[in-house]
Amino acid sequence: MPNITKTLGQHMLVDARVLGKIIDAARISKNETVLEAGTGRGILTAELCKVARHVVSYEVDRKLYQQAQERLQFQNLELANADLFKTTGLRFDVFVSNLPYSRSRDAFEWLAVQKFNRAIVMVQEEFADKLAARPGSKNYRAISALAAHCFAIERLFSVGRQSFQPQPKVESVVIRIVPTNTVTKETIKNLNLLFSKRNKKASTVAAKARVKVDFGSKRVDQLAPGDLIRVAESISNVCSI
Ligand SMILES: C[S@@+](CC[C@H](N)C(=O)[O-])C[C@H]1O[C@@H](n2cnc3c(N)ncnc32)[C@H](O)[C@@H]1O
Repeated sequence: MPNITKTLGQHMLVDARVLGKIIDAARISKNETVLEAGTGRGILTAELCKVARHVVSYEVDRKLYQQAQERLQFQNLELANADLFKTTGLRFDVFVSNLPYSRSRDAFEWLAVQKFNRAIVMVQEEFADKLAARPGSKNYRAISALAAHCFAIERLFSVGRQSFQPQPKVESVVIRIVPTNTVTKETIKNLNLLFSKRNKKASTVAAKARVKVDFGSKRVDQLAPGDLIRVAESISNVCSI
């Protein structure tokens, strides 16, 4: 495949069986608007157009966007050439994406501030493990706490590297996301800042940000998602941590 940009996660889906499973899992109805991140060569976009009322698909790569404009002829399709995760003000019911893996965290932080009904997303297996990580475990990150607070996540099925062209070095998994809470960008920023002190005593880190809480001897990375979000929401001056 010509002109593949690895930093943009351009591993295109070429497996019709996996494509069918994603479309089935999304259960899109004719009155729903679907937002797709990463049009790529349009394999998923075309199928989405057949089942949805309206499809909006973002592609950051100008060449892929132009090719998609020529190839994809659907009345209900709107293509955009922009970085989706820097875009605001979109309205959609369902988010579907074979995510560019280098932007997975951005994608989840972006989804955490959106209003939508559900998402079907392909992510790298290691990233799915981080999303599901529990407090105190090695994999527990700011994104784990954010995901636990904002989404109910269900692992649907695994996808082998042979389902892509070119093949990635990692295995993938398709997950279903149902939003449970939204947060502000400020809270996400504060949460990331708290986690930059993951090995420090949580009460001390919070006190430095003028948030008075008592978590005993627990470290930041031992706090439950709800506690972390509560502290992150209470911080007004991030520079003080
Ligand atoms: C893993 S590929 C998936 C392409 C196609 N949907 C498929 O399933 O084969 C990810 C696509 O996302 C695009 N992309 C990367 N970052 C993006 C961003 N911030 N906004 C929109 N598209 C992006 C890449 O250029 C690439 O085409």
